[in-house]
Amino acid sequence: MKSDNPTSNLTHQFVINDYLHQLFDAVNVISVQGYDNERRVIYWNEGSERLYGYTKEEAIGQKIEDLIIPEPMCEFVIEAHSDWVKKDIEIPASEIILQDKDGNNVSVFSSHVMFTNQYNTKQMYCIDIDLSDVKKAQAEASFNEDMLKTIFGAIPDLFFLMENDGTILEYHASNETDLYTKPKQFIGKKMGDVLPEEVAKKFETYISLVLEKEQMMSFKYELALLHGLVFFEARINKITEHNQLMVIIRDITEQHKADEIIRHQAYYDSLTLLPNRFLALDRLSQLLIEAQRNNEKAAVLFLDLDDFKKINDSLGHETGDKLLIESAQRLQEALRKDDTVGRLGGDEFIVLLRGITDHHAALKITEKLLNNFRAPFKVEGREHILTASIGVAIYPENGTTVADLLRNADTAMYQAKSYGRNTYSFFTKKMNVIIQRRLVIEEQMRDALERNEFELFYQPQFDAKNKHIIGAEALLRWHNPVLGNVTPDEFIPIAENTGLIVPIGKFVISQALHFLNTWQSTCKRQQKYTMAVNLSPRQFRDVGLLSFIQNSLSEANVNPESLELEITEGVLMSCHTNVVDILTEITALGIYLSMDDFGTGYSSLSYLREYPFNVLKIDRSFIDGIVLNNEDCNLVKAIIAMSHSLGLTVVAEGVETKEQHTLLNELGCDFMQGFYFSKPIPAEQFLDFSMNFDKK
Ligand SMILES: Nc1nc2c(ncn2[C@@H]2O[C@H](COP(=O)(O)O[C@H]3[C@@H](O)[C@H](n4cnc5c(=O)[nH]c(N)nc54)O[C@@H]3COP(=O)(O)O)[C@@H](O)[C@H]2O)c(=O)[nH]1
Repeated sequence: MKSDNPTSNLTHQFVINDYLHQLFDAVNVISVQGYDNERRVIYWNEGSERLYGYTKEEAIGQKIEDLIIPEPMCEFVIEAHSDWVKKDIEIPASEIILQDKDGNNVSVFSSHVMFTNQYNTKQMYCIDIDLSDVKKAQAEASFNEDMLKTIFGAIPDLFFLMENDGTILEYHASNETDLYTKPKQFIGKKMGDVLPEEVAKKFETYISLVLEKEQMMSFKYELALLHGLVFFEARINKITEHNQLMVIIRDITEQHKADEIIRHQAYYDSLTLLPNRFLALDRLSQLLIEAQRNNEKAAVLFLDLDDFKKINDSLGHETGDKLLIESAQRLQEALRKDDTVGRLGGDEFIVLLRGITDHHAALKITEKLLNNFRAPFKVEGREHILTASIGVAIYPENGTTVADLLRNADTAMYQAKSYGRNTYSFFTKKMNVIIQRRLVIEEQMRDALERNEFELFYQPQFDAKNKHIIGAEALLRWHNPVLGNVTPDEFIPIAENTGLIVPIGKFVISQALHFLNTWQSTCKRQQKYTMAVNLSPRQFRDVGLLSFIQNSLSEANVNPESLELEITEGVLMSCHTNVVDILTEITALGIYLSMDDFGTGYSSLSYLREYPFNVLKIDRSFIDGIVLNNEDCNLVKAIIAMSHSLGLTVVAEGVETKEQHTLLNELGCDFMQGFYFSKPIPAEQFLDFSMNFDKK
């Protein structure tokens, strides 16, 4: 029965559905609304209040189209409701956008039921589930998907999604052109089905590791593609919750090339392209591991170019570099592919020989290396002779570690140098004794000046004609409590190498000049004696040398022309840029310059013309044989004549016999020095000797 009063009509409708309303009242997350046959609200639960913003009081009695149906849908809703009420055409459940009290869209999944109550009145109940969270999540998911697509598209890497067993599920590739296999062909397959065996195995290994350790792993591999070798880096990570793996593959060819260049620079010598010290020593340590494993011998050769510094200094660094490059090539040519030649630095090379059967095998290769240096080196149209000295240490006899073998090969090389260069020497334990002594000498020499262990001996020099003493040569002696008396032949080279010759040399100059002053003042004949002092090449690098000499002369009150500085060709060949200037300044001061040991070394006549020498000393090795050997006699005769023609005074050193003295006098030699007259003697003794000699 239809009532005109909507409220009373509604009231009894409530009663009818009360049990359902109780149920809907308890559910506040779902909106449940009840409508009578004229679409007026008869029920509005708390869920509806929350979803649409109308209170129950506001909603009851209102028509659905006046509450939550957006304007454009009203007609359709009214018609659909009428069809359902009148024709029993059900309104299907659907996703629909309604609107709340404020006019905002509300996305819901709306289901509907139609009841007919005991008054035969139709009542429609709508059950709306809020979809805004779902929609939001969907929008987020869609955004994330778009974002991922954009990222994948922008990154040149290749992405594979895999099952834990390695089956490829999905891929993303922004550029498929340069790939070994088209990624599509990967789907449903494993790496082993599409990549070369070796690379596939790597993938399998790393997939197992990632699953086992549950952490990201990466590895590198290379593939030969149509356009060349391409280097890749693969990173594999587990997507834990999904039992899947993400593999990211990056083309690292360019980076690999750059790394190669850096590696090459770090491990190879840029001039000769040989392995540098670091790599060569690393190879040596590998070689020793192998030799030990295979119970084999190995040889370490330490090779040093002879007098390379002089060549470098005199011919210039460009020529020096070219000679080093060609030396490296010649060394490589003498070796087997398995052997290594490396540059340790400067003119030092190392050669590593593996699988050496015995010393003889190492010897043959060493001789071959030296032999490869026999032919002259041609640089810019000029020929140069370059030789090398080689020290050999054999594993395991001469050492089992890199350090021992290197040190012993180096020791042997020094021995080869002392044999006269252009030769080799195999390490022996005895050499260590020599090295050991050298170290003790060095150690003792450091404080020898402070301990007052040096003393000057003086050897008189005579006028060849009248046998008058004209001067002396100051010769250094070293008395050390640990080593005893050490000869200058042994300690001077060490002093030169360590630079200790600089302070020691100053001591010599100062002592010799003070002694000269004493000597001259005690001389009854008022003779102006000269004092010859040896200067070694290293002293020329001391910037204070000249001023020191000047000060010493004035302190000792000695005239510059009484001082004679003896230098060897070594000084001139060291080509120290200042040498010419210093020599010129020395002579400008009035000091005499003497060319010592003439006849040994290069004996370059051009030096005599180039530099302002006053005196030439013929080496005693020539004087030795002048009486017995015609050739030596003729040579000495020629040297004297040539020196005189250049205005030089000639001193013969090492005169030991009367015959030598007589002959040298006949040959026109000016002055003489030697055991025939006197050995070098201490200062006091020398003064006595000189005084007694003058009396004669
Ligand atoms: N830079 C410096 N070098 C120096 C100094 N003192 C010495 N030396 C050099 O050491 C080398 C060896 O010197 P020494 O053992 O003193 O030998 C000298 C003479 O004793 C020796 N001599 C002289 N006469 C004879 C002889 O008749 N027979 C013979 N067998 N030996 C003889 O010759 C050496 C002198 O050589 P030289 O200097 O070439 O005139 C030696 O090279 C010294 O130069 C120093 O203070 N600084």
